[in-house]
Amino acid sequence: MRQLSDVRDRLRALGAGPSHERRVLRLWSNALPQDSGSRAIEDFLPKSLREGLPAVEAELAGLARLVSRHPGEDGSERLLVGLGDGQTCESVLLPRGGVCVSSQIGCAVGCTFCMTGREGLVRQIGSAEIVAQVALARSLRPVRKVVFMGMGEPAHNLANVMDAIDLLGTAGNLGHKQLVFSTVGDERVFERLPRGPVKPALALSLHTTRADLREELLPRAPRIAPQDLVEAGDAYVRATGYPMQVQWTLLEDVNDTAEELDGIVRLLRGKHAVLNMIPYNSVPDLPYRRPSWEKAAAIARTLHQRGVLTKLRHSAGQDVEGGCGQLRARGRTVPIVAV
Ligand SMILES: C[S@@+](CC[C@H](N)C(=O)[O-])C[C@H]1O[C@@H](n2cnc3c(N)ncnc32)[C@H](O)[C@@H]1O
Ligand code: SF4
Repeated sequence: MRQLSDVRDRLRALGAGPSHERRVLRLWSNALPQDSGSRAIEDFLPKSLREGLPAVEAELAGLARLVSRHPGEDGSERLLVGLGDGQTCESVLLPRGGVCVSSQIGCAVGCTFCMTGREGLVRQIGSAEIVAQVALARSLRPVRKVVFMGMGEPAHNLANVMDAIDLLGTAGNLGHKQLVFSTVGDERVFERLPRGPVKPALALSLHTTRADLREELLPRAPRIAPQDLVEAGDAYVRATGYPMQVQWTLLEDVNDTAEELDGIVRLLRGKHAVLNMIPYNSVPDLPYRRPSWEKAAAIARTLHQRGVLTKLRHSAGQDVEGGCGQLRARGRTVPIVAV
């Protein structure tokens, strides 16, 4: 029962009509007990559904189980999550009510600075498994924002991610811009996002303005020129009205050069965009370095002065050795393929 369509089929087989289905999904995705609400459950549900619901609930609870919790000093908390088939993924409870969820086990893009990318793609995470990560987070803390910045590339699991987004944005008590789709950029994303009933905010993982360097850093990302990616993102932003977040993992002497800063100004000045600079979070055995906080802050200030709204951010839970995919890698028995 990894997909929301499986959950809906199960409920329909138990006699649930559309309103019962909506109610069950709403209560589950908000981590509320199925017998909560103003009316007693006996008044509301058909007998077959009432009797079958505990088994469905048990299956829903088994979609994403808490394996371990890793609190960070910054108020974030990394969760290692066990899925029904024994696979694990990571979710992160962020300070101020956000949760970062995973969309794939592993990732085929293979970014050279990312732990998840080293594993290749293991499997897609189902739409129900994505919502289950949010429900699990909500059983631990209130959640007001969901970002798809955990393991995996949402563009490579587009149908499942959009099904989950549609549910969370309708039944899950989340505004559209509180759902953040983070991607390396893909034509399918720019076609699909504007067509959905729920239009999430867009985070574009750009990392460089140089096409040649992008091919090196993101070896299996679609070959779309950085300028064209920004234009495509900007068209979506004009349709939604909320800003594009441009993600920039800051790698010392790689993408923090004067040439890159000029490129950023050329591409982003005047755009409805926020540049999120996130100093590289160290991954074992990789050659990259994180610039000092002072250097990163100076870069952010310079960009700001040159007309690019720039935010310098910590990646959540750095102190728990929890860069994306590292908790899973720690618990894995198979060796990590060396880059
Ligand atoms: C893990 S990815 C998942 C979403 C999507 N695949 C993407 O790349 O946008 C989310 C963000 O984490 C960043 N990231 C990956 N490895 C990192 C590292 N070692 N240090 C800091 N940020 C990292 C990526 O650059 C990306 O912006
Ligand atoms: S940064 Fe995103 S796209 Fe790149 S390997 Fe990691 S998860 Fe995949």
